[in-house]
Amino acid sequence: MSTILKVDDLVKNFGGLAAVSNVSMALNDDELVALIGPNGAGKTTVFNLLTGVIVPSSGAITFNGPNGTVPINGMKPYKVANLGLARTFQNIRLFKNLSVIDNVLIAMTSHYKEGFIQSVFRLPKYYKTEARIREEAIDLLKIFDLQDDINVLAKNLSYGIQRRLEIVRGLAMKPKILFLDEPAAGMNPEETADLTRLIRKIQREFHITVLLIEHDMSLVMNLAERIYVLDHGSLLAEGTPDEIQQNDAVIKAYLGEEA
Ligand SMILES: Nc1ncnc2c1ncn2[C@@H]1O[C@H](COP(=O)(O)OP(=O)(O)OP(=O)(O)O)[C@@H](O)[C@H]1O
Repeated sequence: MSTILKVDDLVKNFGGLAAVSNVSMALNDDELVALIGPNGAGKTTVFNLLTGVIVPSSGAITFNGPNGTVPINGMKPYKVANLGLARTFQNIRLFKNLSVIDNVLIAMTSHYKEGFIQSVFRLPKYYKTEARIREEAIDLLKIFDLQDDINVLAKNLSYGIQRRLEIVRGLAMKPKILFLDEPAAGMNPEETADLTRLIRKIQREFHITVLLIEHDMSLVMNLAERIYVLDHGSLLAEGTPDEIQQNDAVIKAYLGEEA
């Protein structure tokens, strides 16, 4: 098993607030890992740091990709995405006035760089590529049972379906690592169970590494191979779901939140 993403001593301060303090973690190839912690623990800040949305105060983030080792610190989000790190957001960010298929096609076309001449003059190769991309998009939508909704505007989908479409869009970028920020937020238990099955399926079928933030513990414990626990910006624990459920410090952090 080799490490695809390595995080060393990551720090992010917002003024006087240490949102993330000396966090070190590693993600391996094809691994499904969860990042959990009470509200305000720093989970989304870690995601934002790993995907270039914000710049760390200090520390190192290293991606081991097909072209060698690349430091991600301070890299622009689109460059991080081009390396193969895709993400979804806690608040859904679809193109609401575009159809389901167009939302996926936009994410996909970032990968197919047809020649300028081919696309401007609409040469045969352009049409062939366009047809192939569309077919791939539909195949992806079928996995998520969205094939009957391809012409529906994103804004007209139910909340749970919009969340699914966000994941499809992430996958359409053919990522090496997919970051899912609270994929089950706002879903009912049935939708959550469905989503759990889907995430497991895509991770196996596409051989990608998944890091997910989630408050739904049934999803986390059913799905994750390994869990990192954050509390007040620091790593509190790391281990298998069994180890985490029995960890006294973790239990205390969660009970403390409820008290
Ligand atoms: N841009 C910002 N400016 C100032 N403070 C911020 C900023 N972003 C996050 N914070 C603070 O950093 C801390 C960690 O926030 P973060 O959103 O990462 O937590 P979280 O674990 O994702 O929480 P939740 O589970 O509620 O989404 C919080 O105290 C938050 O208020």
